[in-house]
Amino acid sequence: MSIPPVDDDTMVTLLTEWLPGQRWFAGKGRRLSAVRIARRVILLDHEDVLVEHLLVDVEVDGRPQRYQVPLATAESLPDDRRALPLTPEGASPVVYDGLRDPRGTESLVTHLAAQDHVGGLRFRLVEGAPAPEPARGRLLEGEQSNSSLVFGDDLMVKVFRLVQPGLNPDVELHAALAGRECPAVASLRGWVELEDDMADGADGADGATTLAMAQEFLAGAADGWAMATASVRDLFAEADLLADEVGTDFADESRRLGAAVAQVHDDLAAATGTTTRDGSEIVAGMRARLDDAVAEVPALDGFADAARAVFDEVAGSGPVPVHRVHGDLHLGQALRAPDRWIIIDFEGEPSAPLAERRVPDSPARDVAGILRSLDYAAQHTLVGVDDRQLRFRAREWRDRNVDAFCAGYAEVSDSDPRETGALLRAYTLDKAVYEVVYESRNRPSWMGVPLGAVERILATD
Ligand SMILES: Nc1ncnc2c1ncn2[C@@H]1O[C@H](COP(=O)(O)OP(=O)(O)O)[C@@H](O)[C@H]1O
Ligand SMILES: O=P(O)(O)O[C@H]1O[C@H](CO)[C@@H](O[C@H]2O[C@H](CO)[C@@H](O)[C@H](O)[C@H]2O)[C@H](O)[C@H]1O
Repeated sequence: MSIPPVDDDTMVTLLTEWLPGQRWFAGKGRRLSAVRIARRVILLDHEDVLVEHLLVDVEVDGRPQRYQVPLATAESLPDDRRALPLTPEGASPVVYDGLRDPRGTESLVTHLAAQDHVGGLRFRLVEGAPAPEPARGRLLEGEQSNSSLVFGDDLMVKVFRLVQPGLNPDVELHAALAGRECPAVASLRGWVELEDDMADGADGADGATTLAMAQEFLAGAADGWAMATASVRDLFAEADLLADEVGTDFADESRRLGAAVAQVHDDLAAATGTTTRDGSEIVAGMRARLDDAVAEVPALDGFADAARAVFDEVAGSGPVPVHRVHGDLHLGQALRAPDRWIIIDFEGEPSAPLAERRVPDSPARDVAGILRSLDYAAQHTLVGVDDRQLRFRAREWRDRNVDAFCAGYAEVSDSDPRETGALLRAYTLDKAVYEVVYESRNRPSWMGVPLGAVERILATD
């Protein structure tokens, strides 16, 4: 071994300082304690760099979390100026983010191509998937809960940061959709898992815990949020034009996106099976979320009774058809590749327990997610702007695109979201309530967007 590993105690001290500053750290602003290295395995022992794979257990406000942290140790930092060192300036050796080291990233695809077993880590390729060529990975920048690396032109490896025991729904559902040859997702190439470490077997395939997912990378794809907001900006810039007269009118894309989401739903239903859940069981979660939200955000107080009445309507409506769905769909989770829309990130809400994320739900949850996102795209630039004409135009853009999305959905599915009345209304309200809390914590100046939606949904009686 050329570079000796830093001892566990020192590493824990370094991690305690470093973890809270990482973009993917899910406990921002909260108290981190009880940092402990749960596993530590050497991925690459090169003459001038040691790449290790660590699973690190922590407590955030007393609640346990486990993070996946590949780290590199070397005499000096690599060229990447964002190497994110854990060690202080001038230290030797230096410890830094292993996903910023070219040899570290290359070791991931080398192990994948060979389907290696390394100290309990199993690298697996989907049957028939091309073995990746050795290559250095490029980290995607931007707001993400995980860390995604792109290799060459068409491979992406997403390293899950917050790790829960069992099979991750992203891999599970991409695999299920691959079995249906669903065109509206990127194809799954492989995954990395930890052999029966901490799963009880109930959740994951043979008790393994998913650590990473390899999938087709669609170079040049634009995300739906960027496209939709560009369209709204253009509309606002053309005072004399209607939404359908602006060059970047988004309605055709909304229609295609609706068709893609319906395709994903049909394939998920066929691949994972359909069942029913009683309306009262479905709204139990919505009611609980509302109670928590009202306790946290006083602005919701005046809406609580009317919101409960919307949920009551679904509670009394009997069985609701359900199947596995995306669970956290918004325009940022839809990518427009040159020839089609694809839906990404089937992980569900990362902070929810895996078992909860894998419960079958109504496809109305995903439809509501996109409808809310179209409203956001139209309204978010008008926060604090007192311009009646722009507000009118924003609503016009939203309604036109909501209609187009639903029409596209109905072209593929045998149900039209516009005909699902009380159920879609409850899911949309539930999402808007969730967003009020999300914005109050993360972007308080945007809170008016979902709050306005809550008011509007409740006013349509
Ligand atoms: N298959 C893909 N092809 C091209 N880009 C992708 C693909 N999947 C994800 N991306 C890009 O990577 C970003 C992060 O992916 P995502 O799955 O949402 O990760 P996270 O779980 O970290 O939020 C997306 O916003 C998108 O820009
Ligand atoms: O991190 P995730 O992608 O799982 O989702 C969280 O962050 C989203 C913001 O990035 C947030 O989405 C809300 O804002 C979007 C615009 O930035 C908008 O398109 C969505 O409709 C709206 O819900 C999401 O709620 C949150 O869970």
